[in-house]
Amino acid sequence: MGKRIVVKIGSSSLTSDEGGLNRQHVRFFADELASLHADGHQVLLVTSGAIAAGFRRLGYSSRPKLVHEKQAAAAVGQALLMEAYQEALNASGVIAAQILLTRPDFSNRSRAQNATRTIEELLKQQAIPIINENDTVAVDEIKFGENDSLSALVANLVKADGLYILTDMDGVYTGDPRKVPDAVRIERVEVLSDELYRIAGGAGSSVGTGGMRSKIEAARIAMQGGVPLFVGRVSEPGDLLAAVAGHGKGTYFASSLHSLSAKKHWVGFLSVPQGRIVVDAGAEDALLNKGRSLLPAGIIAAEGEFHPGEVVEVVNSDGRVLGRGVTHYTAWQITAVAGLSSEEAMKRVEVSRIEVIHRDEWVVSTMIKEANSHE
Ligand SMILES: Nc1ncnc2c1ncn2[C@@H]1O[C@H](COP(=O)(O)OP(=O)(O)O)[C@@H](O)[C@H]1O
Ligand SMILES: N[C@@H](CCC(=O)OP(=O)(O)O)C(=O)O
Repeated sequence: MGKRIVVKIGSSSLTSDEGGLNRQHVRFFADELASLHADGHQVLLVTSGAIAAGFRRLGYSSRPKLVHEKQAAAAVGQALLMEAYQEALNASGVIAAQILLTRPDFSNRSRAQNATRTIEELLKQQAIPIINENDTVAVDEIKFGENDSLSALVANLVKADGLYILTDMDGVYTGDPRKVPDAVRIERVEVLSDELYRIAGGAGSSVGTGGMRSKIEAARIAMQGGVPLFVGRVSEPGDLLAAVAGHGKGTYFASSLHSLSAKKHWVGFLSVPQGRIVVDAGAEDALLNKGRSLLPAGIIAAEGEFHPGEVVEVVNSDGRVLGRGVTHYTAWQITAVAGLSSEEAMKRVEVSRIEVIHRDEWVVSTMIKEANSHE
């Protein structure tokens, strides 16, 4: 049975010693992707390399350091990068499609849905979506900086069966092999430990940006989303097929057994809360210990302006954040019904459902903190 596979190729795998795009490497990876495709898998590629492909053409003598210079180089290089992939994939009769994304495209539900629809159609038509960060609009705080977490978000978005992060190292080692000569490869990771974050260092090459640290961060996102991943090297023909078959040169990460539904994943990790709901001790217990939905009776107050479908934080009367969820009420509707029985509340406001926050759209803060504690 064909699988849905997201492959991420980093700058370090695509650049020549001088820092420019190595077209021979692009051809090699394109052949590897085409053979996965020919084997009946649905393939998506997240690729870096735009800056590498463009900086020289724009007149810089070395890879630029400043953000606006990198953005300009990427604007030139993205077209060259796509051209290189298209030419290489054409040889195998595979169509390549360009998709440029930034983080808000994942946190905004309608944009995420549009991206998903486009990708689904491309896969149906047997094309390979080739994805990169939209470097022109991504600035500091919204910039991925590296494509590792982008690839994990993509893998979650399309509910991939596996994410394959290809780099210049054949897996995660017990220390950066460039600095720790006796480091050994970790074959399999079931749970992300603090130890793993400690041993994963920054980029080893001058062109890579995230290093192993950002790959561990990507692992966190993918594992939470229920997607298993592989971090390793593909350097010989057939290596990618071998990696997908489970015997690649790299480290395999299991997906979390307690992965969240797509909706809860969005609520917990991608959404931006628009306001707060203050609840009493009874509601706190119902939400944290009993797996219940939030009803008007347990609400003390609403803070901020928000609308149905938006995400809000829920706090207790001491201000402690309990979690976040999708509200079905506006802030003023909550103010109107706070503390009332559901029956009474229904008489006063017109809402699509009785629950202010449904338990299927609620994530407790310990879950979010646990996952974000390494940021
Ligand atoms: N524990 C580790 N195991 C393996 N590689 C590590 C580790 N810590 C840091 N690294 C470095 O991470 C680099 C890969 O990351 P990076 O250069 O950002 O690649 P890419 O461009 O493929 O994303 C490796 O070349 C290596 O030097
Ligand atoms: N999006 C940019 C930079 C991305 C980048 O360097 O990422 P990575 O190779 O994953 O560390 C590019 O295409 O050059």
